[in-house]
Amino acid sequence: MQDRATDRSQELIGYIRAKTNRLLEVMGTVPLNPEELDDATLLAVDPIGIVTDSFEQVLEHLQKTNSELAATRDELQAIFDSAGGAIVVVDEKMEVVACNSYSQWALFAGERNVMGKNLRSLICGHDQEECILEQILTTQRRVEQNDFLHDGRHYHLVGTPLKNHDGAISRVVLLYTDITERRAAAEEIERLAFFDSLTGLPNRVLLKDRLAQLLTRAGRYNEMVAILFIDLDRFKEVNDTLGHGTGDQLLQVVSERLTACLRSCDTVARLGGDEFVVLLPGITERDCVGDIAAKLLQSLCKPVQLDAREVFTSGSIGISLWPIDGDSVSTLFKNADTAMYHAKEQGRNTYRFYTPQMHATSMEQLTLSNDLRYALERGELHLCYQPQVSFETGGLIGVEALLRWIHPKLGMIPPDRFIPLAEDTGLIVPIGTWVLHEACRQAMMWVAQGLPSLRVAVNISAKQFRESDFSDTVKAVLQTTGLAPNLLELELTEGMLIENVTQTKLTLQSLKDMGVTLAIDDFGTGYSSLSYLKHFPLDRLKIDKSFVKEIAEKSGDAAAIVEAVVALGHSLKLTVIAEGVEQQDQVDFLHNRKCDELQGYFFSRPLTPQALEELLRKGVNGPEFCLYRYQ
Ligand SMILES: Nc1nc2c(ncn2[C@@H]2O[C@H](COP(=O)(O)O[C@H]3[C@@H](O)[C@H](n4cnc5c(=O)[nH]c(N)nc54)O[C@@H]3COP(=O)(O)O)[C@@H](O)[C@H]2O)c(=O)[nH]1
Repeated sequence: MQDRATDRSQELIGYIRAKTNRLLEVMGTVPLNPEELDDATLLAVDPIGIVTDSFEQVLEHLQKTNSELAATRDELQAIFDSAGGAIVVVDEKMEVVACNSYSQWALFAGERNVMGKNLRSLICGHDQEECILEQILTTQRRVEQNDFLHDGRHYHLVGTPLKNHDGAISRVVLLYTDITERRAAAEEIERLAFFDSLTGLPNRVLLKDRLAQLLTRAGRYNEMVAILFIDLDRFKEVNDTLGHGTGDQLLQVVSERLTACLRSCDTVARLGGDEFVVLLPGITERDCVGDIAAKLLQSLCKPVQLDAREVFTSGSIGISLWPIDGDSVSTLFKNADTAMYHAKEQGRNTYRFYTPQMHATSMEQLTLSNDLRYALERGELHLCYQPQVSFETGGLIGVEALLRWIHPKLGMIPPDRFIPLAEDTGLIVPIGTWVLHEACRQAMMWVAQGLPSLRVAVNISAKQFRESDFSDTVKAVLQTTGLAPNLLELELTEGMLIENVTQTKLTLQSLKDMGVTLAIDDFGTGYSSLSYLKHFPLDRLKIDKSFVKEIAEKSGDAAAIVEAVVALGHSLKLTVIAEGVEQQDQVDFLHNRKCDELQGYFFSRPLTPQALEELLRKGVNGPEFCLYRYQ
């Protein structure tokens, strides 16, 4: 635009120059004595005409150039106004000579017209802008100021001095860029990167950074730092039974309670799921860490009111101390985590300080889980069978298949020790399929040998049940082994049913359609969401052995619970079996409460297939298992 205007001026200057030369040229040829002028010469020269002509043309050019310049100025102002920031230009007296509309409403909203006004008075009270202006004038250089507030918004300001030929400042151009939104977005990115979105607590990244800083400081002041790993007990059950929304609310309450127990210099972070970490700086005595852990546990134990429901939770805490239990962030985290697992194993709702012995136990678990990978192919897994008897017939009606691992070096390893490892590693799926196949094969063998038909109950783990092809696997096992489906019972737990109810119903129905029977194991230990039970095609309720044990001890509410479970089972047309029966008075109690079936050491411990076969061959339906007294 400016180039075009300059071109036009050049053209005009050239034109005037040409006309003036011509005039001088003509004047040079004109005789000085007017007597000598003849008409022809006068007509040929007409200097007045030339001058008038020239002026007219000059005028025309000036008008054209003027309107072109006005258009250019309007165009430049429009460009100026369309800039995404405020631009203010002042002269050497600091008077505003140009500004765009953005600056009018963003910076000088209270001023009607800022043109010609002194910038110093306009920005009076805006310290950072005043300071920039002074800096430009003193340094005579471009100055930049990042992130300052002007009327509640955040700006980035660049001030550039323009100098004249003498090197003096003739103009100062101030360019303000509003960075309020950009800054909010950056803050949000930072929040997402360093804070947990559910609880607002620092996340793993920030936690590590804070711990690293605390360690540097603690080194200087010769203090200890405590790292507390907190894991909620049975949080999964809350999530599975009451839904993820309730689980989230519980996590928010937990984060508030933990924070409320601590000092402002402490850090509470959420690692994800139900795992929290607390950092305690400035520790001089180990005992006070134990006191804080106890206080945290106490606060977690209090009931939580969520919607119309009271939810109970507790936590397990593992503690490592810097510098005693490690000198790096990763070692301290690892050791606190190990201690937390020990707290869980030792009954939950408790805390444990890390000890090197714990590490040895963890290594043992690791070795065991590595060995378990080969246990199946090396033929180290075996099944034993525990009889189940009926009050009605007084005889043996079924067996529960129970897994055993005979380790080549360690000998017999109980399932309580290796099944959690198999679940953690996912090995439970191939192992579970093997158990299913082996139990059906064995039961079919007894049928083929002409022994009395026995229903075989197989424990199914949650991971196994959730496999998309689980019912196909059961079908294939029944087909391969030839066992009648009604002789296979699958033992499931409450927690498994409540998760993904729609899919669970479909799987259960397809198993039911096959003719397989279904039992709920360990009933009463989970959330016992009774309303769900009636929606599932179940056959049997298994009262957990802990309640049966309490009947004998005559403690707690076990008797009332057992009575209620039997009544509930019957009202839903389910058979009720009690496990863990060890004594005659338990048998009597269960008989009086109309329990249908029994399992426990009172009748028999789990037997090897050979021992059970022997029993069946002897035709034991009598004294050893017989409940003749009740017939
Ligand atoms: N997913 C799978 N889980 C399995 C499998 N095999 C076993 N298990 C589970 O391991 C847990 C421990 O089992 P186990 O050590 O075999 O204990 C069983 C019985 O021996 C024991 N029991 C039976 N009667 C009594 C008794 O009178 N007193 C007493 N103290 N214990 C007794 O109870 C266990 C059977 O429990 P349950 O399954 O709940 O009926 C156990 O949780 C097994 O489920 C497997 O193949 N897969």
